[in-house]
Amino acid sequence: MTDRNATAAKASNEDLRPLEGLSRPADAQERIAGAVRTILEAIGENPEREGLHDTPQRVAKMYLEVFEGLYEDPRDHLKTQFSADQHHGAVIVKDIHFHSMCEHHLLPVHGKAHVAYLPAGGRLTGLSKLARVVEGFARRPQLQERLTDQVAQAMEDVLAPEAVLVVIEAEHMCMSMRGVRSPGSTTVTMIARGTWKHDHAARMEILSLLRS
Ligand SMILES: Nc1nc2c(ncn2[C@@H]2O[C@H](COP(=O)(O)OP(=O)(O)OP(=O)(O)O)[C@@H](O)[C@H]2O)c(=O)[nH]1
Ligand SMILES: [Zn+2]
Repeated sequence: MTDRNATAAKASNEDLRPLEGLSRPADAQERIAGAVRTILEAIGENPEREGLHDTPQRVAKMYLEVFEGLYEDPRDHLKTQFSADQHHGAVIVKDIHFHSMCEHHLLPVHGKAHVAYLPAGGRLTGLSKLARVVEGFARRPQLQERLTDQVAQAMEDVLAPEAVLVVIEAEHMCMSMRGVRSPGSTTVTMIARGTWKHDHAARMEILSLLRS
């Protein structure tokens, strides 16, 4: 294995880390603010000038807000459950708008998630909880593929549905405003678990409902 492959394998093992959150360092805000001050100095700016004076603290608060999903276990939201024995069909919540941060460049990723599941034993969760799960995992340094997997895994772990499908469409600012500078391109990721993984017809039916 080359060094580069070894690094890639290590990174992908880390990607399998548990879904539960981390604990937030007590001095997080001060440390981020200090780092932002260093960046401003490094680009030749004067962090003491009037317009930048409060920027390190503002940016620190902003980072703690956009990464607040690191400090929760989004699966907890799915513990709100109801039973509806008479409902045997799919439940689909589409167009869940989210913002995330790409872990390679720490630039925003924004888009829509669609979450569908086939309840097992009439076990349902609250509709808003699906959006809360997306939000919880999105508010971390992320890869779109991992975000997609984590939402599906959370559904399987807590709700144990017969099937689950997660589709995410997003625009990555790291592709729009820098690097390849390709604004408007959208990345679509999809994961199907349970019976929809192999039942092509059922999966196509759900996907066509997502498009309608
Ligand atoms: N698969 C995947 N790639 C992502 C995601 N977010 C950003 N990337 C990509 O991560 C890659 C990092 O590539 P590198 O060559 O290490 O970094 P870079 O020189 O900044 O790459 P460029 O963006 O091509 O300029 C880029 O191709 C990004 O488009 C994501 O959610 N999933
Ligand atoms: Zn990126």
